[in-house]
Amino acid sequence: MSVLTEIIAGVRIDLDARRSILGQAEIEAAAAAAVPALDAYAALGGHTDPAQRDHTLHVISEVKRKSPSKGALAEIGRPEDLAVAYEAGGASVISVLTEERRFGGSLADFDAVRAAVKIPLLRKDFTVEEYQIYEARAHGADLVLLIVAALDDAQLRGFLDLTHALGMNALVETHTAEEIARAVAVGAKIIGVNVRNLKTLDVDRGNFARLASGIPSDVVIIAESGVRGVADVEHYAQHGADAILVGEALVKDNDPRTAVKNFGAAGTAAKPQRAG
Ligand SMILES: O=P(O)(O)OC[C@@H](O)[C@@H](O)c1c[nH]c2ccccc12
Repeated sequence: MSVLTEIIAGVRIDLDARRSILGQAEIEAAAAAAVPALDAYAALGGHTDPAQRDHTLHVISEVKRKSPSKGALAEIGRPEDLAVAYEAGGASVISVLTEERRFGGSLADFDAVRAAVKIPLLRKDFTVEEYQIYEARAHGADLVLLIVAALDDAQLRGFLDLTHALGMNALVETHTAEEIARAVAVGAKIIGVNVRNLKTLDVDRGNFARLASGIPSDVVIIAESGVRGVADVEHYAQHGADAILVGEALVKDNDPRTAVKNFGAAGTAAKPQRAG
């Protein structure tokens, strides 16, 4: 069984437990009652007219306690404090892992961050049922994660449509050219290229440059994983990233505010600027 399959098995068990407490009708009502979602596509520099795109390399900063590949990453006593530092450093979006078993995340972490910052939030989890999308919205999420490798085309399309119907955006995560084609075909507006293969956990940073060139220009392109420092940020920016998604390097830094600021500045300086 691949790592992804194992993770999803646990996610389904935990999801069923939450649903037995708060049923489908209740979660839909809670989603409808939530404060409207922020426009994460715009916050990441997206624009339907590519000529209007900004020249910034946006940073999505992640609250990540542990991972299947690295184990424990950092003691995050107060996720809200980390999030406030990210926001102060200029993060465009904050990602909060809510998967519990392998990443040590929770919806409680998400709620603490939501209460502390004003910028758009990504509820980072393994979405396999509509319930989780309503749940994300009910907790004030602006973005959800849809991992193409975990979904068939009908699910991908249905989940993306529901996400949009609830006023949110989806970060549609890919790892191969075929997955990018599937993401584009269903109308994804924010596509992430994860350089970590979720089936094997291998990281191949060169994969980003190879794949990003095939993504249409009205789509926001996110380079996910593997940022160790400024050189990796510059590499992704030079090869077409509009944003980077960074976890480990930020949670391990003693000064996450400055780290976000430095990554954003270095990436923006390295990003190819349009003529004129
Ligand atoms: O810690 P890193 O290497 O900076 O990676 C962050 C992020 O890309 C990674 O956490 C991630 C990418 N896709 C995911 C899907 C599920 C859980 C986690 C992830």
